[in-house]
Amino acid sequence: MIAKVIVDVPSRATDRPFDYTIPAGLIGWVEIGSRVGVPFGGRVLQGFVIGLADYADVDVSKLKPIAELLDHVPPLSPDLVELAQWISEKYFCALTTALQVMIPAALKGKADSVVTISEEEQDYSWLHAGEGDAPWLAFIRASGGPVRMAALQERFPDDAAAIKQAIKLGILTEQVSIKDRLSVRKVLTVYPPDNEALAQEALANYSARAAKQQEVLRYMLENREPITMSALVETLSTTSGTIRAVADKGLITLREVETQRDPYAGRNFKRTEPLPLTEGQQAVYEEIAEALDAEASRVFLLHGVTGSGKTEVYLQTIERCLQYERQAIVLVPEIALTPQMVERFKGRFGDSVAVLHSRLSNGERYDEWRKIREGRAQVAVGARSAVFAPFQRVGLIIIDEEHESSYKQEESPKYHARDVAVRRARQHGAAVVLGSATPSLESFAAASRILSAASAFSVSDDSAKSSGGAALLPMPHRVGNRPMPKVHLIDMRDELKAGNRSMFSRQLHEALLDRLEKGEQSVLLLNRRGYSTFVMCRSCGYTAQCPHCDISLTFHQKSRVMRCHYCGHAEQAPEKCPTCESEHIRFFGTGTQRVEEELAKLFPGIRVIRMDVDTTTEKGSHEKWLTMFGERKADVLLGTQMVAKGLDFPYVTLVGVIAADTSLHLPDFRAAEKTFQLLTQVAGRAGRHELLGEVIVQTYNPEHYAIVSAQHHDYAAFVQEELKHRRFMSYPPFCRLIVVTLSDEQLTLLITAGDKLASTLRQLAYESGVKGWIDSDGSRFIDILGPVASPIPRMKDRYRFQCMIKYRGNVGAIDLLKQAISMISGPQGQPPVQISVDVDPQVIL
Ligand SMILES: Nc1ncnc2c1ncn2[C@@H]1O[C@H](COP(=O)(O)OP(=O)(O)OP(=O)(O)O)[C@@H](O)[C@H]1O
Ligand SMILES: [Zn+2]
Ligand SMILES: [Zn+2]
Repeated sequence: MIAKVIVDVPSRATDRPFDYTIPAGLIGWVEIGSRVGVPFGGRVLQGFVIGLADYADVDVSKLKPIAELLDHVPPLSPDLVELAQWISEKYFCALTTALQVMIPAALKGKADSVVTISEEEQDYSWLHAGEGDAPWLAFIRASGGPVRMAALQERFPDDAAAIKQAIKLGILTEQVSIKDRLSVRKVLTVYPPDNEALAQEALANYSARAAKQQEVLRYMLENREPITMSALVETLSTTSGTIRAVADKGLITLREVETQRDPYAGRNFKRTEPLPLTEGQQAVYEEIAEALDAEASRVFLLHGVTGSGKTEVYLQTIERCLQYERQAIVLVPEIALTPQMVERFKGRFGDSVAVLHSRLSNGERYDEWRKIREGRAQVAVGARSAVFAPFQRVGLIIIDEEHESSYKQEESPKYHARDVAVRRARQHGAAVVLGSATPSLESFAAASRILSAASAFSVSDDSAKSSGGAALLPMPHRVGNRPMPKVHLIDMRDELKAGNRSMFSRQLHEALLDRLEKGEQSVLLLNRRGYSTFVMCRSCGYTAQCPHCDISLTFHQKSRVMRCHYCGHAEQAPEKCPTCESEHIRFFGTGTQRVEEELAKLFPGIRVIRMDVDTTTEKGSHEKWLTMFGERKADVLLGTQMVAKGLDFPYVTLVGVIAADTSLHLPDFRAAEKTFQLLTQVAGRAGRHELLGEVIVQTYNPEHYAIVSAQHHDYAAFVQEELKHRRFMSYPPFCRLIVVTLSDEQLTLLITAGDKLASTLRQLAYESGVKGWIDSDGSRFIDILGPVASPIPRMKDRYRFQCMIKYRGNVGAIDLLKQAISMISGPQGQPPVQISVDVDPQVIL
């Protein structure tokens, strides 16, 4: 038996399966998806088995055997392995990178080996020039057991040759192991007395001085249940010492017990019953149910206005899916994955919900993952990577707020969860529901067939073949026909003319005052993307820059340290301007701090909760603030993007947007779309229940279509206008993009490589006959732009250039790029400079 193994070295040269024999003892254990340790170039590496074969392409006697099987149950199933292959091709990354992203970090043990002295008694002084043992050998002897190679390497860096020689000569025996960094969590648990009579007797005979111990024993006799040490300590307000003393007498038993870390343990979720659906919800539900009944892999775009009750539709379609004994995956943006959100799913499906998100510790994540794989969970709720939840039979994948750019992973593999979901659904015959009040233009165009099926963008591209594109399911009304909140635009230029220099317009000021008087709540949004704080001198304009990257340093209030969030460089914030010595060096905060100060000044006694990067770094803080606000312990919830998403509080009747335009002028072709989405989302937080809602948007661009259409809750008008711009500028959804970033420390090398890549690409495109608009309807074209300096022209001391490929239709752009890169690479496939590829980029840096 031969196993085809992908080793965990993400380089082009190793990005192919290598053959290994399966030792007799492992045959039958090694499967597709198994994680193994294999000898590779003198080391042992971790790898995944992606195929099994009876014969090898090469001489079997030359093959090495698999060294170790790392898990008895393969962490990946064959369908996930296939999905990884698809990802590596579509997103231009090494297959191992795609495989690794699918397993929890806790499983990523590092290959390591230990050595022992083969014959302890032997005299090995001949190994070196000196007397007795060589220092490294003495070290191994002294340790009296196996010594990690890594430790030897570290301690005796110059003796590598000698140590390796000793292994070759058989003086040292090497054993290879790849250990999981994670051990299952154990909890010290107290067990009730085995011998009751003895315990009763002891209880009666306890001396008065040991009253505390007596209390412990009495408790354990009365409650004949195991209890964790910490719980018992708390219940009896005693100490672990006291409990141990009782155990030492043999009256009760202490045992380490393996536990599942359930981050939501101990929290009671109120069970909810399905609500009778509104007419709008019912119609949508039936469409999706039909696909579930037929096990048809269909894609739906659920376009429901804020407050239209999308969540209830999700819940009831999940229920239907579970009836068929198939599982459901719900993706929500990381930022919206609040306990309130989780509660909605746990409340309906209880313990069969597993939650996966980045705030969990590695161990917690691993436990939730195991819960899914072992079939103890049927519903997975999580951020982006939950799309890889190891379910056997996926029936439904829901992507809430599908327009969110956080569904795209910014590091390799640079996959988009929406596209991966569509692909995975196709493998399983599952339905995909993309939900949003403000669908991305790509998804909307796909679903409403604005573009022909041949047009090239993600959703239609994949589903078109199997199901004829996505289906649009509109829910244009709020539950109970509650009106959409009225949105007022305030032209801040008029405020200035009227002599108001405050950041609050007169209207917003009045409205806030009114809510304070009525005891209603307000949400205030400060629209700032890249919500960083930076340091600037007011006298000379100096700004603190990272010495390694062309980017401003971010100021951290608490530690007064300035940090670069690309390379990690950190330095103390200066007291004086380093260029002009002026003391007028200022820290420009997220702005939320300034708003908070101003609120306190204008409305004495106002209770404000501020939510931004500074106040939500601590684990659980996000939740704490939202709970406080929900309990009406604050009048105003002030924050960045975080306050715009998914919140549902009945007493919020006012939403204020301090500056609507800050995201409008970013150098990003999606700037208008992002602004429209943000305004619509935040406006949707008002008046969702009995009380009517009002929204006040302050802007310097009251005529901009993104702002005007948000004012009128008019998605259609926005889309129409935006599509015009996209078509004119030739941007998605009218084409697809690939951004190729080249980087190097040497500028000249970089320029040469960039020019070479672009010209090679142009030549290849020309030869393949797709340069320019070649079809009469323009359905096929490719255009290569650049090289130009990247928006961040230097990062980590490396200069950066980019080429952009715009293409449409089936032009094999990825293949052309692959070919071009290999043509400019050296004989071993090494590129002249570092090249990174982003397919369907969301953020272009
Ligand atoms: N069928 C129903 N009957 C009564 N109330 C409902 C029904 N469906 C949903 N609701 C309620 O309507 C409110 C809005 O629903 P939900 O939060 O699901 O809206 P949404 O479409 O997800 O909005 P957003 O996009 O703003 O998050 C919630 O308070 C929810 O409990
Ligand atoms: Zn200065
Ligand atoms: Zn930096």
